[in-house]
Amino acid sequence: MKLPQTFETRMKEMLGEEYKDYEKTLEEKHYSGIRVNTLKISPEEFEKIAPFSITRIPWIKNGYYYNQNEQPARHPYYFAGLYYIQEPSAMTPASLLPVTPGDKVLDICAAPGGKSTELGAKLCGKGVLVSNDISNSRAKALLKNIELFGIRNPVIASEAPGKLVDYFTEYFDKILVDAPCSGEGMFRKSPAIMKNWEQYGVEYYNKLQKEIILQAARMLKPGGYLLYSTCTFSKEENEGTISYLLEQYPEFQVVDPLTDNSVSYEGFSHGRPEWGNGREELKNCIRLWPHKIKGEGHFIALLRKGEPKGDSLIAVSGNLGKLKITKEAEDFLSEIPLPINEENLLVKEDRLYLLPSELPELKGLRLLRQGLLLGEMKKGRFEPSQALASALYKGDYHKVIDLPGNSAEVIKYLKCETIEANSTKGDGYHLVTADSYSLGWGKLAKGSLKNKYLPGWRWM
Ligand SMILES: C[S@@+](CC[C@H](N)C(=O)[O-])C[C@H]1O[C@@H](n2cnc3c(N)ncnc32)[C@H](O)[C@@H]1O
Repeated sequence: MKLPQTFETRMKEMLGEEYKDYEKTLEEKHYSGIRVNTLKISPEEFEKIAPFSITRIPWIKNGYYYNQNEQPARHPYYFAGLYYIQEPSAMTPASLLPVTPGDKVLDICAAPGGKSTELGAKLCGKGVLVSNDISNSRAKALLKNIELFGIRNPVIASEAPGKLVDYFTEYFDKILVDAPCSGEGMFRKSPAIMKNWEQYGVEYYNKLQKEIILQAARMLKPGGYLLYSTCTFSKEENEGTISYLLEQYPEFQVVDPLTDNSVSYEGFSHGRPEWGNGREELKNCIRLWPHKIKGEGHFIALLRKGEPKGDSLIAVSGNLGKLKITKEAEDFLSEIPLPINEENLLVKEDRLYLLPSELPELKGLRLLRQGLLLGEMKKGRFEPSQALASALYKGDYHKVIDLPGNSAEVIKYLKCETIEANSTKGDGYHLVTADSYSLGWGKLAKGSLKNKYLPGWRWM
């Protein structure tokens, strides 16, 4: 592979003797992975039903390599949100941010959702996940992935981080900054990135990273954790950005993510203090080099913000307005095992949302989604949403039409075709599942199931 000359020279300087090992990897195949959605299935269960052969990624509890001849995006389990297709090293940042159920979490550069989906899974529906991306088109892909994963407590925004600060100052317990970067770690997987590298270079991204990380720092509660990651090697974008944050906000400290998460992996390398401002704590950063692990290049730094100096004030959403919920919606939702009560319901233009609790007022932000879209109330009727179907896990709903995962019928359903079906529960809305994992809705009438699968998500 022909590398840009200045990149090659710098890598030789950084890696010394090891450069030849790195260079060899450029001629090898990259690795492909899937990450299991623990909201819907445990890794152990998935191993039993995996429709193609998989092997464990040693440092990711729910991550697996798959053979590149396989097509994991063309299986009903993918449509049931049982896994996310993700490059193995890219699974590391979300796995090392110590998120626990109930946290308020921000993923500030989130699209298309590779890390947000894992952060949402770690929250188990408790707390709030704000997933943001400045690019509106990319945020649409993010919305789809969050909904397909069945995440019940999301807010999806498309804003400049500076604007978010006005709403969320010292609000979050955990923040992920998966920063835009020059992508040097991905040259093997996507050689086209080299053109972008030559056009923009390290400086362009480093300036952006410094802006974003400072804004993220302002939104973190004292005592909270911020994880910064890139898929590049340059010193400036990695130890350099972290040094800059430490100089601007001395209350931050780089901590060892491996101790905090009780995971370790021999292929991980330490950060290099001399590549930043020399502070010893930069050793706690992690570098993933493709010649040391079966994955692409990455950098990770976990930081803790200094202890609280008193309780921070949180503006809680005020009056949601008088809710006008139709009887049909009420009846439908009474059978759904979600913590639905009037305080966390929002009605907007006939659409009904379930809000995460303790959200501040978000008026004025560009939001793609505020909470879980439950459905639409149309002329007194209630149409449950695709997102609600995805957010119902195995056994959550009793009116089900279950199709075998390997049947022609399930593909017909995913192609939005009408199928024939029967139910002991009478006519009306049924959740269509593949081997018990939810796919979407269908409306049963006289043995025929009117397809309510979201057309934009259909099998092509
Ligand atoms: C490395 S990608 C994120 C990948 C994502 N975390 C995932 O795992 O799927 C960086 C993202 O940052 C977004 N971005 C670029 N500039 C930004 C900014 N100033 N604020 C927020 N996001 C930004 C890009 O649109 C891009 O989606």
